[in-house]
Amino acid sequence: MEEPPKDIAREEAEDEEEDLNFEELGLDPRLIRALIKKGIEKPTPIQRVAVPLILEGKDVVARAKTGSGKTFAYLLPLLQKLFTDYGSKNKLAPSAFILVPTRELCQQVFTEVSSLIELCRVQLKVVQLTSSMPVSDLRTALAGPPDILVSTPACIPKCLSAGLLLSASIDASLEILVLDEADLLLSYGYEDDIKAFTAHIPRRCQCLLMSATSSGDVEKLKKLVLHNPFILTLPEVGNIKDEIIPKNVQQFWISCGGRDKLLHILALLKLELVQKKVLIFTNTIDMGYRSKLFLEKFGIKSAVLNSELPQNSRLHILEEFNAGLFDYLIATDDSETKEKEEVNGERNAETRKSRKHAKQKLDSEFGVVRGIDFKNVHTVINIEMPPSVAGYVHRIGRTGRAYSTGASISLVSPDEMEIFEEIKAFLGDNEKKDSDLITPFSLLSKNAVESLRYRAEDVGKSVTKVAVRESRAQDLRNEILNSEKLKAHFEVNPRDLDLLKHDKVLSKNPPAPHLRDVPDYLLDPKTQEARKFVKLARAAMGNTKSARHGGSKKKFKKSGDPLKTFSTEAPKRSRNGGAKREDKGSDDRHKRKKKKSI
Ligand SMILES: Nc1ncnc2c1ncn2[C@@H]1O[C@H](COP(=O)(O)OP(=O)(O)OP(=O)(O)O)[C@@H](O)[C@H]1O
Repeated sequence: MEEPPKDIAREEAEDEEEDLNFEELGLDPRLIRALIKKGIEKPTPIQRVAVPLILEGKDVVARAKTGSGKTFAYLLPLLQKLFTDYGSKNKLAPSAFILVPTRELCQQVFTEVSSLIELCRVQLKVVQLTSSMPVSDLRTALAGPPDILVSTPACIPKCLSAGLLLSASIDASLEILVLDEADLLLSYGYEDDIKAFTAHIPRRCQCLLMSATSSGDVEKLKKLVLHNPFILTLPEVGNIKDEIIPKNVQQFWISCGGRDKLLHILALLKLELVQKKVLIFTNTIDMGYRSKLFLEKFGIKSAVLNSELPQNSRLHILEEFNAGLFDYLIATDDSETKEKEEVNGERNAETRKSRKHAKQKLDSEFGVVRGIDFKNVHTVINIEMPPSVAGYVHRIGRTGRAYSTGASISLVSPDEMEIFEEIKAFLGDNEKKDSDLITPFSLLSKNAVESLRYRAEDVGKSVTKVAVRESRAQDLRNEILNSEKLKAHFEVNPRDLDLLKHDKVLSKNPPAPHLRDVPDYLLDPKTQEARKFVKLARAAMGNTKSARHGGSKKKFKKSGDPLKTFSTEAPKRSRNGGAKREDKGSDDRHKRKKKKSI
């Protein structure tokens, strides 16, 4: 049996192969043209090494840092193979399965494949499935059958047991299997689903496993699914630790008391000391709403993203943020809790039960951090520190994607010093103790923070637990209504991104005018300098438009707004449990309110 040369990837990527372009990788001209239309001209290191191997038909395990272009590294050769090798076959099941841990990723990969297929003008059909889809929708999606299936793993056993996918058909048709974000698949509780599926994977099927970090789970999956794979590690995770986070991301931290976190976030945003767009992470949903409510009292609008919101709304919030419709997104990252459950041995049978239970409220297939390709995020802010090093790496990886630059700022309270030290120790170079990769954020002075303290504390008092609870419930109600409309709208206009806003003000009282603007006397000379510096940097990067005034707005048709075109006759074939709860009364209520909400 052929022994795979383990380090081939790194050497090739770093040496003479560095200038290889997509043509030299053997990529089909249609794909190259599609990439050029997307503004992508040269391959990233992982693409340089993975594409030729995958085209040759090798099994590959690819580990490369966040934002390094792993998706195209497998999608491009996969599509090319479907164009040529497997396209013409008379199939009874899809030729390619791409399994991802979350719905958000499902949607992201589906969108990316669909857009490549369209740009290449080839006749390939791709569908996305999630486990909450009713059997009738799954049947419709699988009719044909499609060439490519993008799904969470839980969906496959469901399709098998419902007879929608047959073992014999998979055996005859399946040529490529991709496990994307492999390090997360098991911790999301998919081990049994993947095991159930492996029995049906034909021996000849080419298997690809993509991951940003290495872990026991990745090893487990590797053994379960792959045959003598090529291991591509870029860079070698574990040896070059500072390479785990891209060099183009500057990492900062601010020491502050737990009770001063909102004050600090206010200072950073209100004094314009950070580059937009900004992705803000919290550990709990309540903290997400608390932050939103607090900021909106100062005229800073933001949208919230969390596992409680209906799927259609979540996907739409992501699309809008990516399209530049708003500058601040507050995301609750609770994937850590799931990983902790895994560590505590609560997964598998037990956890599956609790997952089902949890689903009534939170979506266990939600994942806001891993793999989601937030576009043009210049700054990531951790209001609260993630509970683990991996969590930190993945959050920070939402900026500095591919060849872009970014910054991260972590607000660290005394309670969080332990995890912060752990993160620093992991990322730092042990031999040079002073060479910390995470440095203090010098643009925000103590004076600048103190100048806002009085206002912040005053406003902070009004953001009570009750106000947070009410806003959370209100937002959920809004989004359940939005979700149904979005679904109906996107069934008819799948490509249309409309002007439905997710960053509208939740608090009952509008922000007081005197809190909207920061008077000059509150700005000390150092802060004024810092503001100028950030503005100059923004201009140098060509990032001068705020989201609200960005050009992307023009693309959206007013006539396509589902809130304007929606009527009670709209189709109600929702797959979404939350959306189904909508009653006519609430719809009418919404109609009365709809003018306000746009
Ligand atoms: N060759 C390239 N040149 C420029 N941009 C690229 C290239 N390849 C991919 N990108 C862009 O880089 C971004 C990140 O890519 P991708 O999402 O595949 O990263 P990833 O490695 O999967 O990250 P993560 O581990 O966080 O999922 C995307 O916006 C993608 O369009």
